[in-house]
Amino acid sequence: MPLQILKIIHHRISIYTLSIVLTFGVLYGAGLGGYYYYTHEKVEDYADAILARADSLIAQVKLIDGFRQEFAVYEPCSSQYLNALRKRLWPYPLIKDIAYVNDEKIICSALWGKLNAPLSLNLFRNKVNRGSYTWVFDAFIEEHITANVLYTNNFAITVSPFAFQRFWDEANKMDFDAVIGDFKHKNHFFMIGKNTQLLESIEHKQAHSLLYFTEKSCNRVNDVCVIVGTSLSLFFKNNTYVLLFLFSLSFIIGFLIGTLYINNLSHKQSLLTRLENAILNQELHFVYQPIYKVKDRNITGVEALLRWTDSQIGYIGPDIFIPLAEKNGLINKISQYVVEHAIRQCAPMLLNNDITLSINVSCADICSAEFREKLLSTLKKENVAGESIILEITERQSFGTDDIKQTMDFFKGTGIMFALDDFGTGYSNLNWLSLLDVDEIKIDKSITDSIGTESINKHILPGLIGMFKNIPKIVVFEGVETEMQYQFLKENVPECCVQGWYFAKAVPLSELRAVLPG
Ligand SMILES: Nc1nc2c(ncn2[C@@H]2O[C@@H]3COP(=O)(O)O[C@H]4[C@@H](O)[C@H](n5cnc6c(=O)[nH]c(N)nc65)O[C@@H]4COP(=O)(O)O[C@H]3[C@H]2O)c(=O)[nH]1
Repeated sequence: MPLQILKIIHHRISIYTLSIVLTFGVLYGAGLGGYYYYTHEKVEDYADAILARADSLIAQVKLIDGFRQEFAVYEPCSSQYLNALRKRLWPYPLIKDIAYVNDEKIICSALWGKLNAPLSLNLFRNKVNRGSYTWVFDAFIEEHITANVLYTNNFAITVSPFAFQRFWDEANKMDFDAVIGDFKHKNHFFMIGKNTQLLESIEHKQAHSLLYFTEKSCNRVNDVCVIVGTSLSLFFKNNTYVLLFLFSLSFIIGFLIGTLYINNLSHKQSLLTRLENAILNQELHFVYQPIYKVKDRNITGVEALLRWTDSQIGYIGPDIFIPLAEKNGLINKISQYVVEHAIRQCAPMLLNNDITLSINVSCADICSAEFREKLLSTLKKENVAGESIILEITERQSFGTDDIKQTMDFFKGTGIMFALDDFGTGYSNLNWLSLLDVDEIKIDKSITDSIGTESINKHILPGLIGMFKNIPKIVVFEGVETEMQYQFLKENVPECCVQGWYFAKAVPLSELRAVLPG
C-alpha cells in the first residue's frame, strides 16, 4: 500500500478515535452530572421522608404522653390500668407498647401485661436525657429483643421496631446511610444503612471522602436532624447497561462527528486544490468596477475584482476563496496572479486614459520581495507608469504596520499609490490611518449605507466628513447604491470619489472599454 494512503488511513483513524474519546468524555461528564443530580434529589427526598417519619413518631409519643393523667386514676398494673393503656395504644402505628415504670424498671405493659419480674432499663446501647424524659435506645428486653424506649417517672413508651423499617429497603437499594440525631449532632438516636459509621465520622469531620456526599434535613422545634449520606460511584455503580449505553452512544455520535469533520476537511482541501489548479491553469478572471469623481461623474479609475467559476462547483465568490487563500498560504500566488494579469489586461486602457487601476493585495504580500519583484517587472514589461496603480490594503490578517510602512517607503520613488480599504470596519480604522501615510481612503459600504438612516454611523458620518475635508487624500465612498446617497455625497463631500452599483457594477474589460473615452 502506498505510504500516502497509509498516512490518510492513520490520520482518519486518529480523527475517529479522538472524536469518539472526546464524545465519550463529554457524555460521561454529562452522565455523571445527571447521575449526581438524580442521586442528590433522591438523597434529599430520603432525608425529608425520614424526618417526616421522625416528626410523626414524636407527635405520637407526645399524644400518648398526654394521656398520662388519664391512666393515673387507676391502680398501676391493675386490669383497668392495663385496659386503659391498650385502648390508648391501639390507634398509634408507630408505638409498640406503653408501660408502667418504677425505679427505672418496667413493672407491666399494655403488650406484656404484668411481668413476672420487673425489667430493668439499664442495659442499652445509648441513653439520652431530654428534659424530664429519657430515651433509651436498644434497651435489652429479652434475648434477641431490644427496644427503643422513652420514659419518665412512672411511664414508658416503646417505639415500634418497624417505625423506620421501610427506609431500610431504600438504604439497601440505593446505598444510602442515615443517622437520626438531635439538632447539634451530639446524640444519634437511630441509624439506617450499612455504612453509618463512615457517615458519622464524616459528619463529625473525623474522616473525609471526596466521593461521599451528605444531605441534612432538620426540624428545630422537635430538635431532630436527619443526616443522609451516600458514596458516588464514578462508574455508575458498575451498571453495565449504563456503561454500555454510554459507550455505544459515544461511538455513534463520535463516528458521526468524525465523518462530518473529515468531509468538511476534504471539502476544504478539495476547494483549496481546485483554487491552486485554477491559478496554475489561469482560470481566474477579472471584472472591473469604475470609480467616479462625485461632482462631475468622470471616471478616475477602476478596481480589479477577481472572479472564479469552477467547472464543477460553479461560481465561488472572492469572500470565500480570498480568506481561504489567506488562511492556507495561497494568497501570495493570487496577488502575483492579480498583478500580472490585471496589469497586462488593463495596460492599453491605462495608456490611453487618465485613470488608475486599483488592485486588492494582502498586507503580507506587499511586504514580500517576490511580490515587489513581480509588480515592478510587470509594470516595466507592460510599459505602465507606477502612478497608474493603486494598491488597496486591509488589516484583515492583522499584519504589523512597521513592515507595511517599509514597503510603502520602498515603492515611494515608483509612483505606486496605496489605498486603505474597508475604512470604518474592524479591519481598517483611524489607528491605521494615523500610522500609514496612504494616498487614498476607501470608506466601507457600511458607512455609505448609513447615509439617510438613523444608525450610529449616521451620527459618526458628519464627523468623518469634516475630517475628510481636512486631509489631503483621495476619499472614495464604496457601495453607493441610491440617488439619495449620491446627492448627499455630492453636496457634503464634493471632492470625494464614489464607487457602487448606482453608477456601475463590476463588468468585464470589454464592457468597460465602452464607457471610457480612450
Ligand atoms: N452590495 C454592493 N456591493 C458593491 C457595490 N459596489 C461594489 N460592491 C462590491 O464591494 C466589493 C468591493 O471590494 P472590496 O471592498 O475590495 O472587497 C473585496 C476584496 O476584499 C476581495 N477581493 C476581490 N478581488 C480581490 C483580489 O483580486 N485580491 C484580493 N486580495 N482580494 C480581492 O473580496 C472582496 C469582495 O469582492 P466582491 O465580491 O467583488 O465585492 C466588491 C464589489 O463587487 C454596491 O453598490 N453594492
